[in-house]
Amino acid sequence: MQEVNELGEDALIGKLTENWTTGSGVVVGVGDDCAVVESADPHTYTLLKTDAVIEGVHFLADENYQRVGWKALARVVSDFAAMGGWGDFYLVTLALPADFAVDKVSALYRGLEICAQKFGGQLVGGETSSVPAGSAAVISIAGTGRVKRDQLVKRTGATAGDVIYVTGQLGGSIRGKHLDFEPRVEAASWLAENFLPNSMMDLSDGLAKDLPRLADYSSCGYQLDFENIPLSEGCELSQALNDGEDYELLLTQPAEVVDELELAWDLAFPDLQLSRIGICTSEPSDQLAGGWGHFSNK
Ligand SMILES: Nc1ncnc2c1ncn2[C@@H]1O[C@H](COP(=O)(O)OP(=O)(O)O)[C@@H](O)[C@H]1O
Ligand SMILES: Cc1ncc(C[n+]2csc(CCOP(=O)(O)OP(=O)(O)O)c2C)c(N)n1
Ligand SMILES: [Mg+2]
Repeated sequence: MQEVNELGEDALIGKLTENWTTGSGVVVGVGDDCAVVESADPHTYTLLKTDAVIEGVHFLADENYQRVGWKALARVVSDFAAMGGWGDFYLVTLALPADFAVDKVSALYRGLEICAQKFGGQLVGGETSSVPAGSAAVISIAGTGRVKRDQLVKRTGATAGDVIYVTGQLGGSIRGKHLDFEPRVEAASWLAENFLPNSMMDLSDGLAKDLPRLADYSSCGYQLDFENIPLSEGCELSQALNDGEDYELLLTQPAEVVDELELAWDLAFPDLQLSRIGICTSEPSDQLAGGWGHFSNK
C-alpha cells in the first residue's frame, strides 16, 4: 500500500486533481495561491481560498491562541494579496477535542477578529466539530476575496529574463514571525496596480520549495544570486531557503521596468526591503531543493 509520504504533497495534489478541468466561470483552478472565478462585476474576479492550521504542525499546543487566530486568518489574507487582491468574507471551521479550554477558543477568535479588522473583510460564519480525545485541534479558514481583473497576478507568467524579487527578510520564522507576520497586502496591491508583476506568490514553504514551484508553473528556470538573498537577523542562508513561513512576496518583473520599480518602491515602502535575488532562465534549474512539504519534504 502506497503511503502519502511516498508521493509527497505536490504529487499527491497533482494525482488527485489531474482530471479536474477548468470549466466555464473558472479563471484559475488548482495550482495558484487562490482559485479565481468569474464574478458578476465585470471589473473584478472572485478569489477563493481555504487554509488550515493544525496544533502540533503549525503551532504548539501551549501557544497563545490569540496569535494562532491571527496566523490562521493572515495566511488566507496573504494568499489573496499574492494574487493582487484582498479578502471580503471568511468562514471559520473548528475541530476540537472535548476537553479543549473555552478560553483558548475565545482568544483564537480575538486573534481572527483583530486580523480581519486590520486587513478588511468580515467573519460571517463557520462550522464546529470535534476530533477524537487526544487528537490535535484543527482550525480552518475559508475565504472569498476580490481582485481587479487587470491586476490579477498568477504564478504562471514568469518568463526568461525576468528579474526575481523577494520582499522582507527570509528565515527563522519559527522564532515568532510565523505567528505574527504582516501579510503584504499593501505592497502586493501597489505592485499589481503600478508594475503588474509577470508572476507572484507568497512564500509559505520556503524559497527552496516555492521558487522551483513558481518556475515550474511558468515553464521557466531560475538563476539565483545567493549572496543577495535577504537573511533575517541571525539566520544563515540554509534557513532563509528552507525554514518556510516567511509569508513574504516572491515576484518576477520584466528587466525593462526594474530601475523604475526600485526607485518607486523605495519611496512607497521605505521600511520594507525589496531584494533582487536572481533572474528567470529558459532552461530548467536545479540550484534549489528542500523547504517544507507536508508528509515529507518532497
Ligand atoms: N486537497 C486538495 N484538493 C484539491 N486541491 C488542492 C488540495 N490541496 C491543495 N490544493 C490546491 O493546490 C494548490 C497549492 O495549495 P497550497 O500549497 O495550500 O497553496 P498555498 O501554498 O498558496 O497556500 C492550491 O491551488 C490549492 O487550491
Ligand atoms: C509546531 C510547528 N512546527 C513546525 C512549524 C513550521 N511549519 C509548519 S507548516 C509549515 C509550512 C507552511 O504550511 P502549509 O500548510 O504548507 O502552508 P501553505 O503552503 O498551504 O500556505 C512550516 C514551515 C510550525 N510553524 N510550528
Ligand atoms: Mg495549504
